[in-house]
Amino acid sequence: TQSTRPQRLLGAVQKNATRGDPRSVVQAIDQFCRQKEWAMNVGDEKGCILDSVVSEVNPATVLELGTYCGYSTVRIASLLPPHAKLITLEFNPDFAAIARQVIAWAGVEDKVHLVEGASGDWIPKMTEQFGVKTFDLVFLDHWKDRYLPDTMLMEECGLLRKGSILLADNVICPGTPDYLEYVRSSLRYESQYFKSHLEYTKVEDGLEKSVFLG
Ligand SMILES: O=C(NC/C=C/[C@H]1O[C@@H](n2cnc3c(NCCO)ncnc32)[C@H](O)[C@@H]1O)c1cc(-c2ccc(F)cc2)cc(O)c1O
Ligand SMILES: [Mg+2]
Repeated sequence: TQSTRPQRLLGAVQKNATRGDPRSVVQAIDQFCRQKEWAMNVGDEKGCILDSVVSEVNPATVLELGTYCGYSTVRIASLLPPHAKLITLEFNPDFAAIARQVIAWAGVEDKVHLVEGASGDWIPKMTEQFGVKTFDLVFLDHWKDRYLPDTMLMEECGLLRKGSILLADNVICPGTPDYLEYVRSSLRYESQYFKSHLEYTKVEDGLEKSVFLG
């Protein structure tokens, strides 16, 4: 039977990356996506912006919406301080299974809790299930029409505190117009656009960093 693109991406990691070396896993995926098959990872260019935001925030608690194959999960986890926790939500079981193996190959499983399920169902359960009061950093990279509703849900559930950072991928391509309008016009956010390119292409895209003001 035919393999899927995520399965082929995992194969490239297992073939070309060193077990326990997160940077080599990131590099192997970027090489696979540049040379073999494009995939919707945040990629190396936007990934550097992601790295700089993670390093600046130095978060103890991170929420990622949309794990896919675990590329950004590994990037973020490799920069976290020792007892920090990254919870990543993925509702496609096939993608979740691949991501678990990518995360394990990178050796960052101790910092990552991959939850198989939909953000809408799990955001309200974060505190009771994982003992998380608020998130220092949220990385949004799931269905683009869910960025806004899930941000409002996080606000309602009290998961954001004064200074919490939202970092959103793809605000230009494919685009998240309603989310962008919200965080840029709301008095409760201070927003900043980081211009970049769609992963592995020359098409414009970027990340929006929004600080929740409480
Ligand atoms: O569509 C893009 N990303 C979506 C990611 C979805 C992943 O997240 C999972 N997911 C989705 N909603 C939820 C959810 N909750 C919501 C539903 O309940 N709860 C949990 N998990 C969820 C999916 O199962 C996938 O694993 C994209 C496209 C391009 C692109 C650009 C240009 C092109 F030409 C083509 C493509 C570039 C990018 O960087 C992109 O991120
Ligand atoms: Mg993306």
